[in-house]
Amino acid sequence: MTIPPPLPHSHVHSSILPCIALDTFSGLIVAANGAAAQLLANDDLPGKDFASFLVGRLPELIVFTEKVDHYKTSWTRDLPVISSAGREIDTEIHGSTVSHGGATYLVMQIIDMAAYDTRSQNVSTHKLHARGLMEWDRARDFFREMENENRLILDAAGEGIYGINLEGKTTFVNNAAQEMLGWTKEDLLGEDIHAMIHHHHLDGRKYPSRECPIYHSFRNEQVNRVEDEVFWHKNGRPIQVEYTSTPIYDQQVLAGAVVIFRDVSERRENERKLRAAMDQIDALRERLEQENEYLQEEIRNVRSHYDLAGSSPAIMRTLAQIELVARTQSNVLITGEGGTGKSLIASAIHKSSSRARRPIIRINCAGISPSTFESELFGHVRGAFQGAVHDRTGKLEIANGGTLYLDEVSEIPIELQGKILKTLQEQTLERLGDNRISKINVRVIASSSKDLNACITNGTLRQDLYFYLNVFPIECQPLRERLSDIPELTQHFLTLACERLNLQKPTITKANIRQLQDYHWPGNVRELQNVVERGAILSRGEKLILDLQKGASGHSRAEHLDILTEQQMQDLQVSNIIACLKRCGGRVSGEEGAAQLMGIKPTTLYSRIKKYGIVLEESE
Ligand SMILES: Nc1ncnc2c1ncn2[C@@H]1O[C@H](COP(=O)(O)OP(=O)(O)OP(=O)(O)O)[C@@H](O)[C@H]1O
Repeated sequence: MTIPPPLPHSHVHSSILPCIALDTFSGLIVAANGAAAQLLANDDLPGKDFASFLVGRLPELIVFTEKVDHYKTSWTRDLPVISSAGREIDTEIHGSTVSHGGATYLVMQIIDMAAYDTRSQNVSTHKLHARGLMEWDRARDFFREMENENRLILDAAGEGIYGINLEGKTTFVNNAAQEMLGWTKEDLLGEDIHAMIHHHHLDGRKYPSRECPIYHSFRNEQVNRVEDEVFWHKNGRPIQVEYTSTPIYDQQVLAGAVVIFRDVSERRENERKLRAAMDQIDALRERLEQENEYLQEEIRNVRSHYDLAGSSPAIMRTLAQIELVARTQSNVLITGEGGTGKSLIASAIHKSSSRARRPIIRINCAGISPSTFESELFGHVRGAFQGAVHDRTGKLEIANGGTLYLDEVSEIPIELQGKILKTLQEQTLERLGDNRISKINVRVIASSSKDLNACITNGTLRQDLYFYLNVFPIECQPLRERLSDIPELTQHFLTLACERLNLQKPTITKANIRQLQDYHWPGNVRELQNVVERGAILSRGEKLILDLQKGASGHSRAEHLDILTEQQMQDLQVSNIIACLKRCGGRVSGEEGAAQLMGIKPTTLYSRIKKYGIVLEESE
């Protein structure tokens, strides 16, 4: 066998891949680089038959050699090799032909496919890793961005927002929540927020977290909306809130809850004020209705608001007293028999006072049953007692700003007198069943037809109430002690009656006046008013006819007279004739004569004068 000339080293040693050169004619290795020696585990390759390294693939080697010869370069994966250490190696062999010194050589670069695959895998792993890192960076940026965006939204929200995890620890909290609660993010994050802001109810009861709807929302996985609870500010102040608590999930796994809350203290306060205003309007409306009803009733029943008639010294003194006291706020106590004009005086004081624009409210203390007295005076709220189905304004409240007229004051149930005195002194009012106290401004005028000192003595009137009321006493004289008022009062009442009853006004004669002045008037002015009214009806527009047999008191005169003996009767008749003659200047007959005044014939009077031996004085 001819030894081919050696191939210059550069053909195989310049390759970094395993590289060998074969003599195509002999098939012997003529040169190999270190990488080839390492691959084939043989440091002594030159001179070796390459076929000995092939795994029975000689035909494939021949085909490959021819292919390279033909194309000058080619590659194949059909020539696995086996190293001297016995390792089978899949290869990819790249071949080219080199001619040198008349011989042709096949230079083969052998690629270990196993190593190649490992490298490829490394490359793709690296690529994947590099791509993964990018993905990771992108995800991190995304979350950061999202967090930033959400934080902007969270902090821009007017509502307080915080999150809690399943242990109830705060996971985030926005600016509004920090401002409303007074706690900072640093105070709250990681802490049990229920214990910090939601620990008690407004009424002071403890609020265990197990009862809290926020905790329920993630325990029961439900959205809870609460409208009237309190959160507690760091400084201990309660904040009225409404909140919604919503469970949150992290990749479909329950993670905690988000709470969105709003401070509704101002809204609640406004609602409360509105309700109070509405209540006040209701109360005012109710008061106006009752006041109106009351006034209507007063107008129907009482004609006591007419001005005081009369010019007797007693009336003149009373008028002066009215004028004097009306300008003050002093309490007034008016005493006098029934029908002497006490109510009229009370009205006159009120009408002349600065309170005239508000009503005078009369309470007839003798006409109210003791059981309803308190409620009548103070009013009540619904449910204050059995049967109290509506709120009711009391007379004291209706009289607010005006005058309260306590008629027959000694008839106030003794057990209430203390409370009434306190109310009037303090000018504060509490309706029955109500714990609200309202201010009132009431002037009191009281009246009585009884001897009040006797009432104090017998225990039906408290002395302190008497002193409180009796700041300015006015005493009304009985009509029989001021007979000079009778003509004017008669005229006054006749005019009023005829106007009201649409009657022609009859003439009042002197005889009428004498007759009226002769009467003792147990019913005082009220009785006179009734007598005159009856006279107006009876008279049919002519002279006034009076019927004094039965006065307004309903009693005949006989019932009021003491029983007299025959002698006393005669003495009385004598006195009467003498008085009559005196008044008529001794004249017996004629228009101005005593006979006419007595309602008898002059002849009858003459015979009586004679009978009783009365000496006539011609003139006075
Ligand atoms: N001086 C007067 N001028 C005009 N009317 C009078 C006068 N005094 C009394 N009257 C009339 O007589 C009636 C009875 O008066 P009033 O009701 O004021 O008396 P009173 O003392 O309050 O009676 P009582 O104690 O029974 O309530 C009323 O209609 C009233 O208008």
